[in-house]
Amino acid sequence: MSEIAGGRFLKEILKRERDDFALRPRSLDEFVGQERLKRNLKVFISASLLRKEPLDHVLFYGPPGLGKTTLAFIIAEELGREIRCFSGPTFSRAGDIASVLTSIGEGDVVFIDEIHRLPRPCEEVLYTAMEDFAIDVLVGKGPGTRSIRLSLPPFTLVGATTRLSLVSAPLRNRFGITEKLDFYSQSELQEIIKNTATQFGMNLREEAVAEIASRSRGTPRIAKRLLRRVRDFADYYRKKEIDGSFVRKVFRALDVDELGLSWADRNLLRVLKEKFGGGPTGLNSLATAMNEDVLTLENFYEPYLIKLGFLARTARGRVLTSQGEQYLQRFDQNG
Ligand SMILES: Nc1ncnc2c1ncn2[C@@H]1O[C@H](COP(=O)(O)OP(=O)(O)OP(=O)(O)O)[C@@H](O)[C@H]1O
Repeated sequence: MSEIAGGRFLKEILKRERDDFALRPRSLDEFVGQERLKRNLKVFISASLLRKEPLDHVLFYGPPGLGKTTLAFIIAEELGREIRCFSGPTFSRAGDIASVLTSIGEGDVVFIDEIHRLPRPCEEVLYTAMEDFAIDVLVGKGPGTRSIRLSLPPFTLVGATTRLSLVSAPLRNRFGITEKLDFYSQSELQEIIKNTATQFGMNLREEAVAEIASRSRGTPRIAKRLLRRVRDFADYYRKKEIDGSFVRKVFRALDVDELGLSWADRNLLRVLKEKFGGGPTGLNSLATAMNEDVLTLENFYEPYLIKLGFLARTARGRVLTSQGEQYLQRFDQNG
């Protein structure tokens, strides 16, 4: 079991996306969008501080890159507590969870990303830990085995998942606060892009900001990634003021169209159309035909194609919608 916390978390993030950590919003006021969720969180956090009680356990769900991890850090910051970060699959034995929970400070935040991938024995330890701030430990062997109850410091568990349906009901029911993160609007993405561009010291015209936002698939992580690529091109071409036409050229080079779709998205729609007659077809067959990993399809490509109305998830499988078909035709006609 490995932990991604504090300094190590920082290094991990810096390795993946340089300077990203420093650019994360640090408070609810700095966090753009998700207004209803933020309003509620402010109330819950203030109430817990007033009562000097730990914040109830929080479960965030929604597609990747919308800010679940960022919010977990913000919660710890607003509570003035430490945060320890893990990912579901990094736990393997019940003892792993027990050793984490017995080493935290009072009121601390424990963040578990991909909580739907937590092995069942680990999940079961969480039940009493979340409900009673205690864990039952078996001592002795054979007929003499008995269970003793260990008290834990009160803590807040923040769980995050891209697949709420895979979180078991007993675990889900133990979260007092469950919040969905939605895709961001064009104007929210513009605000995030402008803030990040300022931090990068980039001079972006309004039209350029809008062009990047419309290709960001409703997702801040993608907005920031696209902005970094625009910065690369701007630095390479010594472009001081970045306008809409420069950004459009960058996206042509990156093969990202006006909706933020790339070759891989179109390939999914095409395979569905040409190999499966538009569907319905199962996700596994689709992934095999595309030579792609099921989780990538499900977590990365599908949610936005579904949001655009190009793909539908039905009980019998994935279906190409008429809007999806029209999009492919339009794309082929316009080159
Ligand atoms: N509302 C926001 N305002 C500004 N930046 C944001 C916002 N939401 C997310 N980001 C940025 O987007 C990136 C991805 O966010 P984060 O890692 O919190 O997403 P996530 O939902 O936890 O993703 P995953 O499910 O893949 O772990 C980070 O760089 C974060 O700073």
